[in-house]
Amino acid sequence: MTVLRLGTRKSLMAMTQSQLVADALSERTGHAVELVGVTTEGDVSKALLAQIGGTGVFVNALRDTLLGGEVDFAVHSLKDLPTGPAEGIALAATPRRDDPRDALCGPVKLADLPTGARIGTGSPRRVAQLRALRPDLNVVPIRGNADTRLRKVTDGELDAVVLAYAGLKRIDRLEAVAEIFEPDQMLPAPGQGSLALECRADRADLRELLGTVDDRATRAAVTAERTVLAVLEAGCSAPVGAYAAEVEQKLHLTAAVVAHDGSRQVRLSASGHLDEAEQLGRDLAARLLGQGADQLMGERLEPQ
Ligand SMILES: NCc1[nH]cc(CCC(=O)O)c1CC(=O)O
Repeated sequence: MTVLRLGTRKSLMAMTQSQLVADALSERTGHAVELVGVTTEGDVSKALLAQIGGTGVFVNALRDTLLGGEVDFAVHSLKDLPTGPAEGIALAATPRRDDPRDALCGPVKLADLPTGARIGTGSPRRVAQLRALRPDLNVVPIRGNADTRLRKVTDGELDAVVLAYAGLKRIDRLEAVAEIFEPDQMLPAPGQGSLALECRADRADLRELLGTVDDRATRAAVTAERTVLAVLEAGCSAPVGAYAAEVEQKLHLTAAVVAHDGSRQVRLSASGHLDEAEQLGRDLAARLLGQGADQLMGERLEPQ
């Protein structure tokens, strides 16, 4: 029985989700799994994600260790994976998705925050949707890991922060959640709450082993969501949300592009067969573009 080496970021969130994958794989395949911590550019740089380019900063170092043969597979938050193909690398599995929703963390619900309250988030998607819900709030750009962000609320520097519910659950900080946003209030990021297992494309043996933890409905959902993002040629610095789920054996997809100031949005839904997830995403993206999504994405906020 060979030991599988799992490459992971070293944050508590990453280590926790990687350990969950390791346990599931061991149970299904009988192989022991050893975690190997890797530092990525996203863990080192203090710049805002939107400024350092966003795509790939948490992922590239892990992919390098895969290609260099230092680890057998890597576990990423799927949300952090760029949509483009990576040379020599295969997406071997997307395990069953965790809760995809965003959560408001702080002492009170969104409606109970006073005018001018400071809400921290570095994500243009969350900024735009927060502005649509509460134009009177003061959205403050922040970054850092979830613990650092939550501390800004307990320290009184901010009144609230928005984080992914799934991540808060993994680091055991659900007590900080004041409100969970339904997708019709705040559409999640493509892939939010899901994980991605990557290995070298030429390792058919590993692809088969890792495939034992793949979840078909999750894969279809995240394929549709990420195709929307890819066709819009948007990255994590664009105000784009997309969420798909299986309901009664059909895949239901909703995607939205929101103006940076939250004043307007294009939001559309479609449904189709699970095996046609990519086409579903492609068609919905084309309809979004037909209704002015590219113009909304291109607009920048007036300096305040
Ligand atoms: N960009 C950082 C990141 N990548 C994945 C998650 C949360 C967990 C997930 O979506 O699977 C987070 C933090 C956050 O958005 O709150």
